[in-house]
Amino acid sequence: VEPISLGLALAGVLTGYISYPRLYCLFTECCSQKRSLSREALQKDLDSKLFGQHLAKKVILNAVSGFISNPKSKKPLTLSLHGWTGTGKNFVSKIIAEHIYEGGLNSDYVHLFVATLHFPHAGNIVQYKDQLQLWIRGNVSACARSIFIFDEMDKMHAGLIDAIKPFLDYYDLIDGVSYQKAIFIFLSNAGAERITDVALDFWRSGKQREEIKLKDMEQALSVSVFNNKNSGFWHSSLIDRNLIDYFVPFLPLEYKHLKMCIRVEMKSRGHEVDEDIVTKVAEEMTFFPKEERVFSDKGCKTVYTKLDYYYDD
Ligand SMILES: Nc1ncnc2c1ncn2[C@@H]1O[C@H](COP(=O)(O)OP(=O)(O)OP(=O)(O)O)[C@@H](O)[C@H]1O
Repeated sequence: VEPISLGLALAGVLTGYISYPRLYCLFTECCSQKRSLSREALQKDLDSKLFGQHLAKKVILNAVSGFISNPKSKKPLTLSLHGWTGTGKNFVSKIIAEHIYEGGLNSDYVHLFVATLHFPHAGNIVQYKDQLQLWIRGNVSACARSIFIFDEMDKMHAGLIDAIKPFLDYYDLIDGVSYQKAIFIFLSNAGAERITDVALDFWRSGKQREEIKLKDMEQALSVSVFNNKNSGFWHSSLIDRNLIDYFVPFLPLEYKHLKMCIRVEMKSRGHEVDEDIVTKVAEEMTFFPKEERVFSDKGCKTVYTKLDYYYDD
């Protein structure tokens, strides 16, 4: 084949390749890969995998699927997930990421910041602010549907998070970049006491936890997080200016939820569910308050290591 025809053929293939993004995306990860997130699939996943969190399930399902299917979002989606340790905040973030990008948390378009790892020194806050703004601007320029997850918000220096305020606001463009398709998820333990108080009141009055309504939590949560010096949001303009779309409460987990987590883990390790072991592992966990022993101290977090004791592999 003569070089000119070969060149033309190659150019044809390449332009064809580029003008067929779907074909291209078969071979490599693409920004906004799953253009139409399936609400049904997300619901199914949340229903089958996330235990004891009826409020979080509902809010997240509606917020995420509504946002993704809205072509005219006026601001990025901002979710603030709050609750006791080991109750599923990171777990849900992973599920959300997986429903938007096949690679989930490993996707190039999903960015996880951990306060103690990425912003450890209070003295460097000015530098962190600049870096954070540059990082977010760069990534959103490359892919509008970028996801940013901030873990350990309660350990983040108060004030740092205000650096991203302009990106979360109702602007069409900032320096030529639109942030309206991005998703910001903040995770923290701040407000967990407040959530626990409400859950405990319901338990003590003999009501089902599923009867707890979002309105029983949301307002109290945003105020307590705003006023909590250790929340990372302390007097933050994000709350002040109503830039957080949803405060999502994660309820403390009970004995029966721990058992559900243990069964899942057994199955994922390829074992038959052995109810004796499930009970033994669940009973090794510690519960609070001391007298009533209703909620797991560590949620589902350490059940997996406890399970290792019963299996050699
Ligand atoms: N509500 C839940 N339903 C099912 N599994 C759960 C739930 N909560 C926690 N788990 C399991 O426990 C593991 C640890 O939970 P996760 O990391 O999501 O907790 P967290 O709320 O983010 O805790 P922390 O505040 O300490 O970061 C998860 O990977 C998941 O396997």
